[in-house]
Amino acid sequence: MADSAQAQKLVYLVTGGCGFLGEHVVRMLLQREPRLGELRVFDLHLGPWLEELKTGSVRVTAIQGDVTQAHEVAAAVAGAHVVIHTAGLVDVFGRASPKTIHEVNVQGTQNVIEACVQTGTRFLVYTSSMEVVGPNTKGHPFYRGNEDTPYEAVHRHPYPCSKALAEWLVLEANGRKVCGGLPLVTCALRPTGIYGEGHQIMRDFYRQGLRLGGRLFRAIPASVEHGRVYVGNVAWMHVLAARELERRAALMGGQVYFCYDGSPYKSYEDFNMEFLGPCGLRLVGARPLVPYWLLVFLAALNVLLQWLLRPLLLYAPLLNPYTLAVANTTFTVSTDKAQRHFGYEPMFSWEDSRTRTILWVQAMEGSAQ
Ligand SMILES: NC(=O)C1=CN([C@@H]2O[C@H](COP(=O)(O)OP(=O)(O)OC[C@H]3O[C@@H](n4cnc5c(N)ncnc54)[C@H](O)[C@@H]3O)[C@@H](O)[C@H]2O)C=CC1
Ligand SMILES: CC(C)[C@@H](O)CC[C@@H](C)[C@H]1CC[C@H]2[C@@H]3[C@H](O)CC4=CC(=O)CC[C@]4(C)[C@H]3CC[C@]12C
Repeated sequence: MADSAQAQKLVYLVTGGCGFLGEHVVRMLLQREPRLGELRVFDLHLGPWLEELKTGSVRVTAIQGDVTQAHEVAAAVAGAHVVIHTAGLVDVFGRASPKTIHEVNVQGTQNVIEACVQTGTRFLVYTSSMEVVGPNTKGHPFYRGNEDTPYEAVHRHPYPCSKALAEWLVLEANGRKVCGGLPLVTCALRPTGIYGEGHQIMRDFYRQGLRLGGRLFRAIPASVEHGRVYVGNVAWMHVLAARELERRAALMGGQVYFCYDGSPYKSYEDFNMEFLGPCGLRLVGARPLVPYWLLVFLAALNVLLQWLLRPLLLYAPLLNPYTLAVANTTFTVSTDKAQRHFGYEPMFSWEDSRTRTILWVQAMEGSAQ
């Protein structure tokens, strides 16, 4: 790639560029990547907001496509210097079949890798997930662990299984010769629970609270910590990793990095209340209001209802056996590997991340009235 910001303008491709994280990556690249000449945004569903980006000096190319279709991926990748692959089916609520989750997350990633090899694109940053590690099916806590912490990564759910396999494919591809004879350089970033403007699950919690008269009812003990990271910092880490991947190929190639920032360690529900509280919601109960066995029963009932109703409608509530187990298992990270390897420092402080997220919920509140 370029040896100076002015020497050569680069072509970036962001898959899933219209998603929650993808949109922030697209906007961060336009704001913070001086070498950018063309930005290709590849997604199954293109957002109307893309049009507003086409007025700047960088050429923004919207590509409606499906990562499960190898020829569509190859056409989008051809000529790109860097691929940031965020596209994925983020489903732990039973909306999509295990087959579809695998096709998108695994086969789709394989298609991206093969397209890089066939067309000569040398740098690939993959959006992996904390779920590649855990929580595992045994409910073992992962307490402020890092990329080297020993942990039995055992999964049964289609989503974590697909992310783990896709990550493995990306890391295995590091060093493969691409068209032109030079090596492919890959790395994988593992966000914990991402929050911020555009987070659909936060939106779901907020609307659930409005329906319940401004109240949410605690289901998870406050002592169960769950790692969270602000979407703007995750986007920044992607941009920085993509920029440094050439210069630090020997160090970064084939590596995984947890995404982290200064967001506090709290339970999933208490963390959400950092944003929903200032928007008028209240979390009822200093401890779970119902016994765990009743939550397990209700989660199982939701699975039965989802199965019975499927011919009529998609019933996909937040509570199911998987989400209950994950929420009830401590999983937090404490690491500086990204800082040590490519100089990452969070761009947004916790206070700034919190304010931005609150303002987003409040704007949504306006739309909810
Ligand atoms: N949301 C979170 O808390 C976390 C997300 N991640 C990962 O970050 C990435 C982005 O996740 P989110 O932004 O939360 O999800 P999202 O659902 O908002 O965005 C995913 C994007 O991928 C696109 N997409 C889905 N299937 C596609 C296909 N077949 N072809 C082309 N595009 C397709 C969707 O249209 C969407 O725009 C995913 O890979 C996910 O596994 C990792 C850790 C945490
Ligand atoms: C209903 C209650 C039990 C409630 O507390 C359930 C919360 C539950 C919906 C979330 C708790 C933990 C979340 C997951 C976690 O942040 C890790 C993730 C990583 C990803 O790559 C995708 C999203 C997710 C699986 C995330 C999904 C929502 C939770 C299970």
